[in-house]
Amino acid sequence: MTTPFSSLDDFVALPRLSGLVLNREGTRLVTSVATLDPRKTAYRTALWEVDPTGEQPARRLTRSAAGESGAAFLPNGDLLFTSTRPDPDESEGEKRSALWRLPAAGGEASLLLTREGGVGGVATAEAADVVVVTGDSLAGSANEEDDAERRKARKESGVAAILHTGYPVRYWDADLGPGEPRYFALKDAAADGDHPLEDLVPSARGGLRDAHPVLDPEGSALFTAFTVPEERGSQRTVLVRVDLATRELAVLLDDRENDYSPGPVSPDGRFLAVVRNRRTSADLAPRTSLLLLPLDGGAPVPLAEDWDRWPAPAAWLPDGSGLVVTADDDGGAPVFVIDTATGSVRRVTQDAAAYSDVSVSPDGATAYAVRSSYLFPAEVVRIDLASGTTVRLPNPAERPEVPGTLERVESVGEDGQPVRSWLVLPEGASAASPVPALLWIHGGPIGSWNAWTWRWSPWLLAARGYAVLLPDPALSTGYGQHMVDRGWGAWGQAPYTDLMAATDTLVAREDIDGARVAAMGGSFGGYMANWIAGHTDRFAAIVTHASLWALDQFAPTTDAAYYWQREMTPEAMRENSPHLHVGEIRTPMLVIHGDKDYRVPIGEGLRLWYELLSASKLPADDDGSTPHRFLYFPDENHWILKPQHARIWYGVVEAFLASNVLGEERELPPELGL
Ligand SMILES: CSCC[C@H](NC=O)C(=O)N[C@@H](C)C(=O)N[C@@H](CO)C(=O)O
Repeated sequence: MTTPFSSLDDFVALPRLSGLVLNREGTRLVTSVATLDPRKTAYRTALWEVDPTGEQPARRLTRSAAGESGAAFLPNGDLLFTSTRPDPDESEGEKRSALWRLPAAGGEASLLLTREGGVGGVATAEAADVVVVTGDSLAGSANEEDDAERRKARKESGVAAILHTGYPVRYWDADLGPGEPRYFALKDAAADGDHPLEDLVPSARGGLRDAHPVLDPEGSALFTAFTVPEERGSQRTVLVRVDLATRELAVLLDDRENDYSPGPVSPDGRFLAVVRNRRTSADLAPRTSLLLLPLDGGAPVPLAEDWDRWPAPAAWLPDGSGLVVTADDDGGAPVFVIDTATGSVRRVTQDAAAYSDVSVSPDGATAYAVRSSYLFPAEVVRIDLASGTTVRLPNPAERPEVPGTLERVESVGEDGQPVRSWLVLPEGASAASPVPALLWIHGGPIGSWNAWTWRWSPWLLAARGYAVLLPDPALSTGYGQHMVDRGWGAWGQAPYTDLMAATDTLVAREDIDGARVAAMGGSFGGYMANWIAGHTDRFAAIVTHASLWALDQFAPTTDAAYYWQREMTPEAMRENSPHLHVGEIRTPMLVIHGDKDYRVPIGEGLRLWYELLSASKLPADDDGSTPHRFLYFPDENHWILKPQHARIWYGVVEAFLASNVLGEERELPPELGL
């Protein structure tokens, strides 16, 4: 069967949907869809409207070479979005992200706000014409004019240097400073004319990095996480309220045992749902829980404290009786409703899919969400909140047909712990015709293989005849707290033995050829692939992407050193570091790393590569030849984002697997120039 997964060109061209917003009346849904640009070297995002009734086909709302994102409705139904599209009133000008408004009554989108530091995102109030935009300002800027002048001077001087006094200095793939995120109030967004900005937290100093403002329904206050520096390069995240009239900033929750971030405000404005993340240490694994914070000054009250899951709050029921949340659960991430009076939890959606971007209709009967699973990519659905019945709405794109089947597999860890996996089986796998297989290890490590990803698509490998096992070992979510505790600070133990138990179950199957199995992982999954390389010879090949190699080197050089230093003592780092076992490696490895990866810095990949060639059981020969390979991306980061590089990634992985697992030679992508 030919599917889009048979061809890498067809695969990268599949449309990718994300995000969903609902207007106040519950009559309009807007999502964004990324598609290839004409040169096929970038994705371009457009906004699409999806009919909540399911009667009309989805229709495209925006169209520009620059693309659009960050949709938010105003109470009057106008749609705000961000775009770097050109200002129609200016013939020239720099490409920077600006705020646009598409009127509910129809007509062209108009430019609402442009600023030197760009517009990052936009938040709107439910019932008032109040808008808060996020954007970058230089740390020393006193106001917007000053910021524009300083930026110009910096640009003209050609100086890119950044002087730091604190930590962190990098984040994912971005150099931090001298710009810092700010929140600006924008008055009368629904009206024409100028929209002067008011800097709401002028003294933010990097505290708003990676935070998202949440507005109360009346637009009188915003709530946000605020990062506070601590001694020794550490930090904590406190919960703050900013009064939009007075700009007064009040710290609502702050202690050294937890980080806090805001969920939605109750419809009557009396309570804020709060996510509390327990601060970790070598002995204490992370734990996520919910609080209801009375906004009249009362003490926070735990919500659903006994529920052994990590909820992500999405929306309130309109009468305030329930909080709609999603939570990783048993290989999916269903929608649940928590009764706010009793804390009792009711599961709403019943399928094995992962839900996000949930919003609730004004009558409280229906929810809308984005859903995906390993069978289908993200799509917009309507959920009946009483029955859980879920209907796929007419979406911007059809589901792509997948070349095989998906099964759930259970194995048993060394201590009797059940370990769940998804197994993707290619067409034709049978006892008479057993297929080669791949063990895929997820990153995090706190996470679960429960949603579609474009980065790691098992169907591309299924289309080439491989089965792909997607296990959730110790440290995975969806089982409850004990599964995270089981692997905390001891990555080489239960996470490893759980993966081996899952592999045992895999190779015991009659439809799997146990002699032709490889292991692959990215990030923490790459760490695990490296650990596997030094501890077993059972795999025919190993692919390790953006992987942690030497923990004593990784922990202080990653962009969030404080996080990893909390989990691992120096002894734990020694006990669990793959690089100390390089001398045991006798499996061909494909190392993949992007130079702009600040989460797992390139030093990990460079050191792994040199140590494989110099110190593994398969070192480079005296003519320099080696069974190992290093696929290096000079201009990619922790992810491989450019479509042409995703094609190279899969193409090289496939050729390496074919050579080492199947004993067949494949042509490498010609663009490699070899
Ligand atoms: C603030 S640092 C830790 C964040 C996160 N860990 C969560 O458990 C993380 O970034 N881990 C990376 C090393 C990693 O494994 N990333 C995964 C998942 O994001 C990946 O696939 O890239």
